[in-house]
Amino acid sequence: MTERVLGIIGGSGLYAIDGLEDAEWVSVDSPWGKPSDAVLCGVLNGTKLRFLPRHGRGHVQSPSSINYRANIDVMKRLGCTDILSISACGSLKEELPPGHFVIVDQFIDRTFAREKSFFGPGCVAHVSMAHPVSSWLGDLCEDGLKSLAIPHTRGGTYMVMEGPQFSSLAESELYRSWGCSVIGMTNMPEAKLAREAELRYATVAMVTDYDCWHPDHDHVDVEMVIKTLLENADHGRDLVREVAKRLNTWAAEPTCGCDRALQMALITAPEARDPAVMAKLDAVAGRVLNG
Ligand SMILES: CSC[C@H]1O[C@H](OP(=O)(O)O)[C@H](O)[C@@H]1O
Ligand SMILES: Nc1ncnc2[nH]cnc12
Repeated sequence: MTERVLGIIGGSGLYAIDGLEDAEWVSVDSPWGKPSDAVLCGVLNGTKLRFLPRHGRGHVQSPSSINYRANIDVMKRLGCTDILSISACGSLKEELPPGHFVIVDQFIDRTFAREKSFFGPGCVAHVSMAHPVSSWLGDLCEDGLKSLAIPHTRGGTYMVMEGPQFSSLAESELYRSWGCSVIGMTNMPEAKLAREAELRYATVAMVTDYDCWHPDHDHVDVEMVIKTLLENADHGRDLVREVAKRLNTWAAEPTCGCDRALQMALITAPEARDPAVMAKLDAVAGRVLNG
């Protein structure tokens, strides 16, 4: 078996991971621009781990200014095979209270001001997003959360809004009527880009608030989010340790196929591909372009 390397993209309130052996912050260049920060590299529970704070240390990037392409590109360059996103989110369901974790299995992408693909003029590709997360990586998260006795739900739709403002009441009610479970601002296009880069991706969304639809909580503010998030950050870090423990020892092999997502996706004829674009794709699509 090839060694699996765990990438963690930490959201609001999660800006570092402790307890890594040989820990070092590594700055990585990307042809897609500047990533959010350097990446904390080390070993945790026998697994190589790379941790990237999505908003940068000190929380300097807003959901719309994050360079999602550079973030995924550098994680791929650092050898990641699997990406676990740990994110703050609002709840759209009564039964998902603050403190609850949701292993997301679907997204609705309502973002509109972001670069969403590594591909485009000069090299066009269309990957499937029917099943946007790796069920295999989700299994590891579920087992880890069970072992930690953290209240959680397997499955749920994460509504991705552009932000940075929180939703209006009408929007919140609309997303509830669509059956969405949680709402956040960041996991798209991240999940799409991870798929294009042939990385397994899973989201564990940590509920921090009831958004604004709930009769007892008529608005959400950052103070409320951060307070709950800090209370739960230890749980997030505990989960990372449990997933790291399992990544290279889990009995079942992945069957999600995420690591071959580009196999049937490239449509531009080889002779029509732009060499400059191909060069930028060296990390994310090297397997299919050079292989
Ligand atoms: C600080 S509240 C809003 C902010 O928190 C979430 O970020 P992340 O997914 O990186 O944890 C949410 O998506 C918003 O960006
Ligand atoms: N209610 C909410 N809406 C969007 N993003 C969030 N992140 C945390 N809570 C949120």
